[in-house]
Amino acid sequence: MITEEQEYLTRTRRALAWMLDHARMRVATGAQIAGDRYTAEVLGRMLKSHVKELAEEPDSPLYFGRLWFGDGPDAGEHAKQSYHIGRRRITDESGQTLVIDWRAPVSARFYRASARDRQGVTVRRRFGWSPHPPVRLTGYEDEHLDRGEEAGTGAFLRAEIERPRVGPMRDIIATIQPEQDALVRTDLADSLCVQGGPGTGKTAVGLHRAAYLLYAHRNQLRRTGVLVVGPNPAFLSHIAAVLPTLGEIDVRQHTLDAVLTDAEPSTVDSADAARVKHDARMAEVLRRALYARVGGPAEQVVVYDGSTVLRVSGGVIAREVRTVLAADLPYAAGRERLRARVVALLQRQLEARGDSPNASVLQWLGRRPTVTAALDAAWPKVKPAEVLHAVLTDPAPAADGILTAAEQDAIRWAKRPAKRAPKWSAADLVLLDEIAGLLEHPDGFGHIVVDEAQDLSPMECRAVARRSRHGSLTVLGDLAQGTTPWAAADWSAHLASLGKPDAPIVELTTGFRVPAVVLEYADRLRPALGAAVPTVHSVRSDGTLRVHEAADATEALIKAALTCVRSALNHAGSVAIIATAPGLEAVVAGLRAAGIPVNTGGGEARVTAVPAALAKGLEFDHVVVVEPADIVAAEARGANRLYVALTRAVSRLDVVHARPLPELLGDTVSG
Ligand SMILES: Nc1ncnc2c1ncn2[C@@H]1O[C@H](COP(=O)(O)OP(=O)(O)OP(=O)(O)O)[C@@H](O)[C@H]1O
Repeated sequence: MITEEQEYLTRTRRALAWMLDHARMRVATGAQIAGDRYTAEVLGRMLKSHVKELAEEPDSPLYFGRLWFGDGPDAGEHAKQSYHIGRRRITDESGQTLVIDWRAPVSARFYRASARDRQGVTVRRRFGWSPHPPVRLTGYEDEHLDRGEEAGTGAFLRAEIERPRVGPMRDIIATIQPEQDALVRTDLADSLCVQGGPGTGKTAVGLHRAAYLLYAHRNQLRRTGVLVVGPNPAFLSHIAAVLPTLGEIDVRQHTLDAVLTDAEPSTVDSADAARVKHDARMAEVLRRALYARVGGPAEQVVVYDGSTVLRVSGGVIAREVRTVLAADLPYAAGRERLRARVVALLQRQLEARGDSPNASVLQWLGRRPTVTAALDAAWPKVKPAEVLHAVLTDPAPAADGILTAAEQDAIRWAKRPAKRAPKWSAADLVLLDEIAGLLEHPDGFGHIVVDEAQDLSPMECRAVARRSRHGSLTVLGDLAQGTTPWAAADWSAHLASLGKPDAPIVELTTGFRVPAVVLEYADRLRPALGAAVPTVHSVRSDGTLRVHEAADATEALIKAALTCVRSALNHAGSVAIIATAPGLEAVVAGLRAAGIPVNTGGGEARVTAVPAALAKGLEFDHVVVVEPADIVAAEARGANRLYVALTRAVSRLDVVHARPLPELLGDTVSG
């Protein structure tokens, strides 16, 4: 039987080689076929990326599964057919499909068919490949669903999730679970919120959904775009390769800050100021501050046209302003609507005189200095920075009745900065985006995946909502891992801020990363996490947890951490030391003094030093968490931060401490 599969593999490789040659030839001739330079360029780029995709293929298994269909009614159009399923579609010279894409509709049955609900499938085969190039087919495992056999993803899933982690995150197309597949294939029109504890595959689901949507709605999303928002650059580089290996290179992956502006914050807010600035009520404060500029004393418009005088009085302009305000347009569009209405009034006067002004006359009227002066008085042009500058200089006019006096004090600039170059904090940049959004709707995306969404503030949520007004969202997060002062306490309110109040909330409760023994230990912190979320059940019964007490917080602590790292290096896979930023410095110095290379941001060493504040979303084979009490004490939601740190481990967790452990962790370790 394996001979038959070997032959099929040979045939598939030949087909792929042909596809590659064919694509190369099209690159060569593409420029000549296209009629103009622009089209040639676009075509050339498209063809080149296609060639690149194909050329990368030989290094990866060409397919991971195969399905056979019976002839019952459930099989439908697939009766008696058999399909190989892989990362991408492969066709031979005659146009016959040898491998179908994992995202094709029929592939859903590979992930979802079971002995109880066969969906027409008689046999499901999973292929094993050698893990290192040159890629070889090593075997396969069959489930005869028609005979009631069901191994689930069994051995293959286990091998995949227990594999030592090296390098960045990988795709999971061979082992997507049925409940994950249902989320991945949710329709483009539907927004979705996924609540899942550590390692339940939220990020994986979000990225695979993006890839699926691009497959199912290629043309629409090529126009409108797909965006993935992650918490920090380290996380983004961890996930960066997943979509490209699935053939999707056109997805933007950014932190929210980078989506909003190219500018970097140049000052830091006090905790109180940041809390107020991130509060949803700021939206109303800013709206008021902006619209307070509208409806100033109106100047009359006077246009001399030959012997006649056209006139619109200040009173009439004030009335027009009220009409435009009622239309609830973006601010900049409102100004132009007002201009158009004033021009219409002037036009009527010309028509009453017997003229019938054409479009260029109307345009000329609209550009008269007297019209612009009236607009400047009644609906002035304004920049976001001017509005925020005014609010932070004196919040009262816009904030009275919305923010308390203490809250206004918190955001008021202690010293009025120069008007030209004020220093903006991270929260200010979000507020500037809010004002810019009032002036003009920003470009949106067809779909946005927001990871670690529990950490977004209401004002940040609004920035996402503005960009998905006509699109949908995949919101991923875990209320228990919320670490910002404004972290979401429940998803309903959060989804409302994100502009998708009706998005269903789906819970994932199967853990694929963290071994049960580690998860149970981290779960001891639950009473301190302030989140009512379901418990995660790990599919992993392997893994180890060790707690080491050091005699002092200096030399002995570093020595203990060093011992843990040395023993970690005896195993395959990545190693991380997680501590508070100051705590990390001493440990890194200790490791380097002992001759162990350590990455501190980028680098090829096997050991990475990760400040607790940047550990979110990452995973490492072996994790050493140093001084949990310091991590808890460092910030208001320190217990949540520690929960995140403890749940980064794929195989082994060492906890090293000199100070007493947080009480909830206790001092006994089982397993
Ligand atoms: N079906 C699956 N098959 C194989 N591996 C999986 C599967 N689902 C998830 N994983 C793996 O489990 C690990 C955790 O997944 P992921 O990072 O998506 O979880 P998460 O819910 O985002 O975690 P966290 O909240 O801790 O950031 C990853 O290594 C991922 O590849």
